[in-house]
Amino acid sequence: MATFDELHETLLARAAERPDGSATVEALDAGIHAMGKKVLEEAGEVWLAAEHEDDEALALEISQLLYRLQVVMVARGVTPADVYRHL
Ligand SMILES: N=c1c2ncn([C@@H]3O[C@H](COP(=O)(O)OP(=O)(O)OP(=O)(O)O)[C@@H](O)[C@H]3O)c2ncn1[C@@H]1O[C@H](COP(=O)(O)O)[C@@H](O)[C@H]1O
Repeated sequence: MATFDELHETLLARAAERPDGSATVEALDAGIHAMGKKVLEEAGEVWLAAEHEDDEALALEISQLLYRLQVVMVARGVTPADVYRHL
């Protein structure tokens, strides 16, 4: 379990340390185009879960979308504070 800010710190560390087996390292290495496709894929799964699945399944899909958004943030150097300023 992690907050949005804690996850961001973890992903920054993965990007810096590049440990073997990291999903984040793999996603970053795949490039921004592939990251964008993952965002769209997970957004679609959130939509479908919201229409057809229970709250737990929906929460899981939302967590995966938040993760994919954070990968894009790390790739582009956008911080949570940069995002919060617009909320
Ligand atoms: N929150 C996540 C997270 N959410 C999703 N994913 C990745 O995304 C995959 C699932 O998304 P995909 O839809 O692409 O894969 P899939 O096989 O189609 O799976 P489903 O959608 O069918 O479930 C997972 O197998 C992970 O590789 C995540 N990978 C990592 N994290 C967290 O990120 C942190 C760093 O992780 P590592 O970089 O792997 O060390 C840790 O705190 C992790 O808990």
